[in-house]
Amino acid sequence: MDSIGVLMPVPMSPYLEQELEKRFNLLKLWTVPQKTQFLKDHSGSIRAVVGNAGNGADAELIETLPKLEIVSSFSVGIDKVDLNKCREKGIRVTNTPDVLTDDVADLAIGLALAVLRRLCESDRYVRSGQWKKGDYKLTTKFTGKTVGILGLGRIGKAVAKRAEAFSCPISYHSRTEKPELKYKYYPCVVELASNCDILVVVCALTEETRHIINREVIDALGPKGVLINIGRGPHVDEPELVSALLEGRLGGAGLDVYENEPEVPEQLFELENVVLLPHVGSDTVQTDTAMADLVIGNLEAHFSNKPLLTPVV
Ligand SMILES: O=CC(=O)O
Repeated sequence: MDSIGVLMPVPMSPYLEQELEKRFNLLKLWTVPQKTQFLKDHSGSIRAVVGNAGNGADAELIETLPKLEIVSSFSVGIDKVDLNKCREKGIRVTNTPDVLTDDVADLAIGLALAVLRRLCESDRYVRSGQWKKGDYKLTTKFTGKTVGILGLGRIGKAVAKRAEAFSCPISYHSRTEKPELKYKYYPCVVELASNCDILVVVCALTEETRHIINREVIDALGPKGVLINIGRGPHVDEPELVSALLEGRLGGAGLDVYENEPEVPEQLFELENVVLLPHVGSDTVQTDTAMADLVIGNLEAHFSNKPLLTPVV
């Protein structure tokens, strides 16, 4: 398979790069200065693109690559891949579900604990020597808080399971009710937000879910409510979130994702009720390896005419 051109637009996992290089002709787009010319020069050999959560394959890239057969994404979310264009051109698409579920769900709980118990702020309190001048203030209990989950797919269910271990009543909103689950379903996001203490956003980003967290939802969550976003930045109307936090209309936020990554609204930097992570939901050594193996497994299956391991298209 070493003559097959595999295009990687941005750096991701060193292990993935190394394993792809063993098997394919890996073309690292970020290392070349003249990208457009490079793509033209290699358009006859590039048969696969390996994208990720930030850089997938948009219509323009797909049109540039006439021999493209498969986009194997090093991510579970495939909102950066033009799925319609892929369908139209018969290009297969794969992602990395399941292997990252635990890490992302763990992080959602970590963020909720970090916001309510002020873990980052109290860490700073110790490091800056302030403890010597007096004890840190009281924080807010997590156990027993009502957790609302927006999107009860694989990761949403894993968040629910973990939150249940903290005796948290669980409610959710998703496209359809899942009557087999014992959690309370709300057909409308505003209603879910009005009836929970912590709202966890974990649905896929689509045209329907873009800015699903708007001013009305934020106000429904209210000054004691906490928003946790481990989905995608564009799920949230970010300027509305920032003003709600600045004005005290929202109790706190734990964010792993933002509208224009890696840009993060600087007004949030001063707020102690906000915990900011750099989109690291699945970034553990173990999951990085498992995701990379899945990307490679999908490519090998495709180029050996075997069924794809995790097909999306
Ligand atoms: O954001 C990460 C992913 O989609 O895997």
